[in-house]
Amino acid sequence: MGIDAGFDMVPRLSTGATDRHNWDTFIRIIKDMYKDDTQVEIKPNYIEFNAGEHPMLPFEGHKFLRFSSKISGSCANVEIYIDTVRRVAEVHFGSRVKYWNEIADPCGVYDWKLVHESFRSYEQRDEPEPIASIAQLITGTDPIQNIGIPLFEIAKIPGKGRGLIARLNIAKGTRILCEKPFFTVASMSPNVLEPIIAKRLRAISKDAQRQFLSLHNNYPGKHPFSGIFKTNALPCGPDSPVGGVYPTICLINHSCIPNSHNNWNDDTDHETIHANRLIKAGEEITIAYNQEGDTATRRAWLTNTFGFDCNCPACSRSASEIRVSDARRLRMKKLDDDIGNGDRMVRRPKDSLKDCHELLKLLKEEYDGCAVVLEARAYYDAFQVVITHGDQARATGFEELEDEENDDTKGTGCCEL
Ligand SMILES: C[S@@+](CC[C@H](N)C(=O)[O-])C[C@H]1O[C@@H](n2cnc3c(N)ncnc32)[C@H](O)[C@@H]1O
Repeated sequence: MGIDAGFDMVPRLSTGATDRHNWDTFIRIIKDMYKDDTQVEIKPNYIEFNAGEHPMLPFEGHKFLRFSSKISGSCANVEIYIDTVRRVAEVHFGSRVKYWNEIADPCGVYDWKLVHESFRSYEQRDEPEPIASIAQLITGTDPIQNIGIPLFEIAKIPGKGRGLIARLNIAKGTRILCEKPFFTVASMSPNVLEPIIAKRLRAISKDAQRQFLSLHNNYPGKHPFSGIFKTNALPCGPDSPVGGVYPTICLINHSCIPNSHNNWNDDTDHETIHANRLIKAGEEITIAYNQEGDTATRRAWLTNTFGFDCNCPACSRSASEIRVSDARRLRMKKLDDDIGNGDRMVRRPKDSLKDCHELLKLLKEEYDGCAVVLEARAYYDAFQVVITHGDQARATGFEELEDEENDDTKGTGCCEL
């Protein structure tokens, strides 16, 4: 037991230039103040105070949430550090520094789980992110999202009909769209589906009916509604037999190396689209209707399932580039199968981990750094391998990497743009 005390940074600092500059200055002053104090240790990515519960200050300010420790009993020697660091922090960050003491307040502003997550993130430096705008560089967030300017326009795309074009640079992880389907229905033969869709259409507004009927149809004929459904429906979750049709999301064309990711949110019954990487203004926004297999397999699947011949950048590569890509995808499939072998994971965990490592490297090469969902899966596999062998520390690291990738593709659950 004992009394906790310390301070929280509220709101937390951004990755923008101003906050970074203030934090760097603050850290420089702290280092200078304690340069002769043997209890204050400079680690590669943070400063550790070897007193009380060893509070820390990371070199990356946006990771910092709390500086605190128990201050009673054997921990009493830490109180002077907390007090001094807090005063210096107040000079730089003013009222963002919220002092708390367990005697007066129950505890700080942040939940301990979040605080412990932030501590773990100190260990490794973040990869620098490509910046979408000057404003993002300064403020650390992409302000375009907050002012409601449409991120895309609908335009004609050569060889593909209509599509979505980015009007501005869109930062990785940005939620581009969040849409409710006109309706959802299980896929079935056209003659059974046709009257079911007709009934669903009668239940929606005239405007929505018009939008549905304006969608592309690769299967014109006696079952027009089913044709539109088959051309446009996206499954409501991976492997779901139920599909949804959307006013705008259904205008997004396919790419075998997509720059965005679509995700069905079961809690809100919405489909979301997030940027996988920085999308430059003028670039087409794409998702993958399916990403699996070598070039021929993917193209055959797209023709059979959606009725079109894919002309995305991956399928339009030269024959020699396609050979390299196909060999890589084949190797990735083999690695994925081997990693999924539970017996091997138990008996030869080092081999399984080596496979995860190679898979992550190949994913980065093949998808040009935008395979976030597949990378999240590989991190999850690595997590499984190490947790099976009781390596909690490494498991936590892989879990965090998986969470980061998932946050970039699924967002945090809210359906507002
Ligand atoms: C869901 S719709 C996308 C919006 C469509 N372009 C439109 O004009 O309404 C799917 C259709 O778009 C076209 N399309 C999508 N991705 C394509 C690609 N990579 N290559 C060629 N055509 C594509 C095909 O005609 C496909 O059947």
